[in-house]
Amino acid sequence: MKPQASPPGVDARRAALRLLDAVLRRGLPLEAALGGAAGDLAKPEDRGLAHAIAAETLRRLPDLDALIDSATQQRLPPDAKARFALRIALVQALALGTPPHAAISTVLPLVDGGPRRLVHGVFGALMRRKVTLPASPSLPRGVAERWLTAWDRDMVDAARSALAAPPPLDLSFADADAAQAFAGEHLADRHARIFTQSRVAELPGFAEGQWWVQDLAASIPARLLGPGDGRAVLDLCAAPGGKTLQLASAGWRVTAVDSSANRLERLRENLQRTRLSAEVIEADVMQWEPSAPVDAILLDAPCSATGIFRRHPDVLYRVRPKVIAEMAELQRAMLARASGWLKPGGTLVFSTCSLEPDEGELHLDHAPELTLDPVASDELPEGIAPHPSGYVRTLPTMLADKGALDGFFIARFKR
Ligand SMILES: C[S@@+](CC[C@H](N)C(=O)[O-])C[C@H]1O[C@@H](n2cnc3c(N)ncnc32)[C@H](O)[C@@H]1O
Repeated sequence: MKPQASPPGVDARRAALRLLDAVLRRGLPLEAALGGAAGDLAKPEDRGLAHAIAAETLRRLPDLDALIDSATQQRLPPDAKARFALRIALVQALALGTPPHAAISTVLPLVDGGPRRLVHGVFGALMRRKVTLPASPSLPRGVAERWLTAWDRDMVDAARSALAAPPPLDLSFADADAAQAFAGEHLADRHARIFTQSRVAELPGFAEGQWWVQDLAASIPARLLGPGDGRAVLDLCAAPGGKTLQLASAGWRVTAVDSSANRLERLRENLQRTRLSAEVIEADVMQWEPSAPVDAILLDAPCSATGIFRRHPDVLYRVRPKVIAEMAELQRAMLARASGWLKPGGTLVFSTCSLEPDEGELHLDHAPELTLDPVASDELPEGIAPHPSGYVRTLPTMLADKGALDGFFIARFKR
């Protein structure tokens, strides 16, 4: 007998449920789970919908769960299928503009043979109560407490606001004139910020390789090395290559090293599309070493990635203190190893896309061979000031009225 096809729209919701399960129960990054959870969907728009539902659920999870708990007599366990189904139905009705009847009718088949009546009843009760989600999503309690300790209430509020709206798209350009000619807000040299839901590959200039997507904060580390004038730079942990492209277009002879073959494949595609060049080496920087000391190094170390929570809300749930401690240890080891590769007088820029001081500020006490080379205000995009000590810390409070920034720690050192 032929298997029965699901009613329209159900497969995308089923994939969204698998995605959430992969993130929340198995601790996988949302992007990494996409292939396994949504790879069998034939239409790209269904894959896009599954991803959008899962990502928005993660942005709104504490508030969705609070609503669910307010309408159930017995608290549903966090991993109950009914809770997952309700989160998916509610996020569509309350945040994604799906009409309630469509939101619930496409989700009920996910709990066929199970708690269908419960899901239907709770969803109906909440709709009759005309519930809404708060304008600023709540952060998971552990994250809010951690960031309140590390930063302050303003930062936590800004992080919540940053979750409420889709983040802007920042483009970095190889050519300053092409950037100026691009319609958008120009917050730095060779930069344009746009607000769009269009697919990146469909935007003007993409096919021609004029630009690549890179948050404005992520573009700061390479800016701090200035023009290359044909000098050599090691770009360590380089893939998928945002900083490699910046350095190559600023006149550096780049050697890009990364241990991930898949990510290096994307780096090579990016080089090809932008017609920029770099030597590409697949290697573990804890094993590899350059044949001679170098003038400049950019070390964009692997990290918890909590600084990019608005684009990757899964980090709010996957990243625990143990992960932060492990990443900080790896960063410390990488920084110590790479600093030994610098010529005396050479420059090393270290960065992480993390909002955890353990992966940023605390490293300043553990770089004995290096001296901080203070960053001046005029080296940074307008509206971003260096810390008085000379390093750069970006927070979601910065440029909040213009679409805000990802969270980065950036320090420039001299040997
Ligand atoms: C923050 S991402 C780099 C982003 C990149 N610099 C850019 O601008 O597009 C960190 C990178 O570190 C790489 N990585 C992690 N551990 C590594 C190791 N031991 N050796 C080399 N690369 C490593 C990962 O594959 C990942 O691509």
